[in-house]
Amino acid sequence: MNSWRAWMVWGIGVFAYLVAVMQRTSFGVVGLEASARFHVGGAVLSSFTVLQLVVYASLQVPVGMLVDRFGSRIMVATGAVFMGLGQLQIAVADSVVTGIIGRMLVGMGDAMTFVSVLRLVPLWFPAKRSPLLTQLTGMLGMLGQLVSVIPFLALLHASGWTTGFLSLASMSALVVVLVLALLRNAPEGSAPAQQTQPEGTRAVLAAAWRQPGTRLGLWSHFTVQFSGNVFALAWGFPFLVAGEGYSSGSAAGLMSFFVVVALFAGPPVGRFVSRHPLRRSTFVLLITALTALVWAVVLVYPGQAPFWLLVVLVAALAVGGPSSMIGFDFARTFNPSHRLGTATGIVNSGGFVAALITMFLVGWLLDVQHAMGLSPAGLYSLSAFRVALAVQLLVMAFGAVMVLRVRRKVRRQLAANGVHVAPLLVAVRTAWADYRSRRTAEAES
Ligand SMILES: NCCCC[C@H](N)C(=O)NCC(=O)O
Repeated sequence: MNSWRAWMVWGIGVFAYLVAVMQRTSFGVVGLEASARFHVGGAVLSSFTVLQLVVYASLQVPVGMLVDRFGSRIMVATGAVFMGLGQLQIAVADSVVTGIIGRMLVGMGDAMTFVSVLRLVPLWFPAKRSPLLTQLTGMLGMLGQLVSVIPFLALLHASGWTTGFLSLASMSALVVVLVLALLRNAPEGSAPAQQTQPEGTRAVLAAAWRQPGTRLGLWSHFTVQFSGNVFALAWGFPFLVAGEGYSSGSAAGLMSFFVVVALFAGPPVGRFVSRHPLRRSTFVLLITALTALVWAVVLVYPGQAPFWLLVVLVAALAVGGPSSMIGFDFARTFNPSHRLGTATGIVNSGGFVAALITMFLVGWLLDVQHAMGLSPAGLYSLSAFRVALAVQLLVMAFGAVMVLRVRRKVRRQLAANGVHVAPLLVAVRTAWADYRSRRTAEAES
């Protein structure tokens, strides 16, 4: 394997994903300008994002199947074409319908990118590097969010709506050129996985789904990622400002802290996964329990939660992003390469479906309380948010039960292959005894 080529291919893939994240988050940072351009309020504007996410989530499985069939190169390039067209459409759109069509095109192209880029990792690098490179892919891609917050917003303020969105479209055009010129699905000489598919497309989907390791990835992604998405994409800002009574500057500071923690948590999580592959689901459950605990404390805290507690909450939510990448590690280690795209698509739908369901439930619970006169202090009062956001604990509990159920099947399958996973306490005690005897031997020598 030619290593500089592997790094170049991965680098282009990561750049394509970074640009996709930039396109995905670009609309969220221009809320005020969008409101004035389309003459709408917050509720209609949020439908732009919700529809974009619905398109993204619903395309994950078909995209995964297409990646297995046609390879990453064509899928990443096609995704960039869709995103470029979507941003061109937004650049000239001046009605809600044309704007929403633009965002849906962006969601469609975005859906094609991450799964295709992740598939490059095991095809270009040795297996031992995969967990860390998977984390780095997610982490570097997130920088796209900073590009949309800082240079894009500055350009839009300086040169106007159309120029701002045209410049975003041109970034996707650059991705198309780079991908077509330099990105290859697999190293020369290695059999391209998509041509060696022994099963038909539907059989690949059925086989990926039947594999309990894929479903463990799906439920891990479902359980650990959604709360951060709900917070960052929908309800975090209104909760902090209208519910908790903090200024929008403080809320924006907490949102930036979210991105920073998510960026830095990736490598340690990747190292943990490489060293303790048999403890991946336990890690997911621990992070979920921690997030649920912090949410519970915030929601029952009498009066306004102190700022430090919200900092702890945001840190716990942000760690959920890198932790959810463990789901893709399950897909990779339990599936052969010719169905990796399909398995990754199944896993990636988990967190986004959970996020969409929860976003809806939170909004619905706020509305119901208001309609029943249970939140006299207003639709977005702290007491109404407490009840509405508590629904997340139910979604987390449901996901954790599913992780535990599927994990039992995975462990039975591992045991049939001679790999026995000891209960956590036994493993910790054995590791501790090993460590002590090594220290004693070192001291005596
Ligand atoms: N460093 C956090 C990255 C989180 C990535 C996230 N788990 C995910 O599923 N991403 C899919 C995507 O398309 O961004």
